[in-house]
Amino acid sequence: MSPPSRIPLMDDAAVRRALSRMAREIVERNGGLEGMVLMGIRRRGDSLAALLRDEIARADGSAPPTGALDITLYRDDLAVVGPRPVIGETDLPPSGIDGRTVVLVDDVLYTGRTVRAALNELMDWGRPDRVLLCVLAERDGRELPIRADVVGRRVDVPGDERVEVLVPEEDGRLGVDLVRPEDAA
Ligand SMILES: O=P(O)(O)OC[C@H]1O[C@H](OP(=O)(O)OP(=O)(O)O)[C@H](O)[C@@H]1O
Ligand SMILES: O=c1cc[nH]c(=O)[nH]1
Repeated sequence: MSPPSRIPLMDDAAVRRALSRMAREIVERNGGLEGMVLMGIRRRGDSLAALLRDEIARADGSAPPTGALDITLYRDDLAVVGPRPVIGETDLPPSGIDGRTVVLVDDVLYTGRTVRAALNELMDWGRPDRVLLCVLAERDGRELPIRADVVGRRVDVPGDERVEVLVPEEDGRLGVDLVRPEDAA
């Protein structure tokens, strides 16, 4: 049996180019920075939210408030995750989210279940005026009526393959790989 194969889809430079375009699109959709809050979904969405914040600050002169959501307790498969799920922290920016445009940031959009969980958690924290969904990689396979507003790259992959976004904090580098399951032959 051969090990899973890993095919690079985006390197560091390609991800940074995509993030730069996404940052411009986010600001455009919000009509500027007013009232904008970035919330990244742990793990990896928070790292991407920080990179988007830096990119917006570089291009527009100030950084939007940025926070991180840990959605573990809102997962619909919590019962099967195991008896001791690792629960991280949710950090809201001091501005809170009431009346804001929350830009929800994640690495991959697949079934939409993570985003559903994040939306439920967000609504428990406050009442945003609007939520925009921003993902670096979007693939088919939605199981819920959820769509992304800002997308870095669309990837068409078979159901048994995984799109893996890599970030320096978790993986030591920035990139997007396609991971094929091990070959049973
Ligand atoms: O649209 P979905 O089907 O929910 O898939 C997308 C999610 O899958 C991955 O998270 P994962 O649950 O693997 O956990 P992680 O964030 O800790 O890597 C990824 O980080 C997305 O958040
Ligand atoms: O391809 C996928 C599907 C779900 N989550 C990921 O990170 N990648």
